[in-house]
Amino acid sequence: MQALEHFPPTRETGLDRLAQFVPRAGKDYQTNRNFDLGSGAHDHVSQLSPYFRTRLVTEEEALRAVLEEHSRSAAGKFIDEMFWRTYSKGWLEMRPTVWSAYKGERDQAWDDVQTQSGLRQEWEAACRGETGIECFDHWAHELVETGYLHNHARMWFASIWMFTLRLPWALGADFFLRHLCDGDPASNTLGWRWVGGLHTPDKTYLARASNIRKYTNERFHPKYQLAGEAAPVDGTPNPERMAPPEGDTPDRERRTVLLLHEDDCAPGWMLEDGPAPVATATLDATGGISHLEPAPHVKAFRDGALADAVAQHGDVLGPVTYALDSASAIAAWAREHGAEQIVTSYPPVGPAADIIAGIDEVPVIRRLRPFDARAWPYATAGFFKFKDKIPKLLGALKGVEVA
Ligand SMILES: Cc1cc2nc3c(=O)[nH]c(=O)nc-3n(C[C@H](O)[C@H](O)[C@H](O)COP(=O)(O)OP(=O)(O)OC[C@H]3O[C@@H](n4cnc5c(N)ncnc54)[C@H](O)[C@@H]3O)c2cc1C
Repeated sequence: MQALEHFPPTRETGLDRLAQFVPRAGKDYQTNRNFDLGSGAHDHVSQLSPYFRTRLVTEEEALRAVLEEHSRSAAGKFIDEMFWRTYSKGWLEMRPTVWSAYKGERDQAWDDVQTQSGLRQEWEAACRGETGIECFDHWAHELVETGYLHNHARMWFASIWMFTLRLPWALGADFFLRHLCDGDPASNTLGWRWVGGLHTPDKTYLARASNIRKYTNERFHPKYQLAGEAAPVDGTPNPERMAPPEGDTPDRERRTVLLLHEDDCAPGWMLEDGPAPVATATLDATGGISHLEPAPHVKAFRDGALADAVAQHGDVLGPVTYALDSASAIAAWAREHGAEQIVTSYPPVGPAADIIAGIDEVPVIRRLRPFDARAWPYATAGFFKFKDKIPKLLGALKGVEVA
């Protein structure tokens, strides 16, 4: 599996990659990050997203490492990009119906694919990289083979999918989630909605041949092949925002089991100050990614990340049960161990949270990381409002409050 050769799902690989990237996180990143030089040459960006997605490496660790070597202003661009991830998670957390609406829109579009043969052929051609638009076809192959796409390629791809090929946006988001090693309900849903003019109402992103030519170093130039305009796509408007989650506190006196899931494969913080588990299980939430099978490397990356989390902390986890994939299986396992509470890291909106929400026989304690608890409530509107809070969030991170 080519993707896993490039993204071995271990914390050690993630930390090594971070250490190698840190010297490039300042001016080099700021100047060159928008260039997509092709698979095997994405050296101007970190390619750390699969590790942040599973928290094999945490955002805090990356920000600390970068700030040890660069000033806040020198690394400003990289820090902002890191906080796009945090912003997206907080934004969706306060508007969870955007995820359920996405699933509904995807299912509707899938019904259409099955009943309209023209649409089916166009969707298949796009997924197979057989549209005749060379750059788009290249990115479809790169995604399927490597489990990764550069950010600029994701923007161009999504724009061509929606505005040139005129395919339903939710099927494009689904194609990404099934193949990206970093496939993330928040970043992906917001990314597609942003390009399509749903996140920032009426503001769409139009891929232009000249921009693609410049930022692919002239590898591609789809002149006269792309749509010249981009009217916002149909989709659920942004809903009213709910209160941000607060997280629960475990009762140290209660018999506890620990549930690990794909959104947090660094459980050390819960083990340090929480009750010792009598047993641990891992959750396999990959069945909730799509109505179609996800790519084998996506499942292998998530399984590997969870196995690595177990390997890091194996001496304090008790007996480990792997790959429970439903609320009823988790409840039965917890009862088997006489558990009075299931402690887990707060699962952000997505497939793991969908399964955990169904557990009703044993109390579930969702522990919210202080980093998320501090940052998420600021995702009240657009990123630029959130961005004003970054100095304060960085201050808290370093133990220094900055006004
Ligand atoms: C249509 C679309 C779909 C996307 N789907 C996903 C997804 O499923 N999962 C995902 O992690 N990111 C997604 N992104 C955001 C972004 O493209 C990737 O995070 C980034 O390309 C990952 O590569 P990197 O680690 O080399 O990034 P770097 O440039 O090195 O950035 C460092 C980190 O900052 C975060 N980051 C950077 N840009 C963004 C962004 N625009 N939004 C959110 N976080 C960001 C990521 O965690 C990334 O690892 C999507 C963007 C678009 C436009």
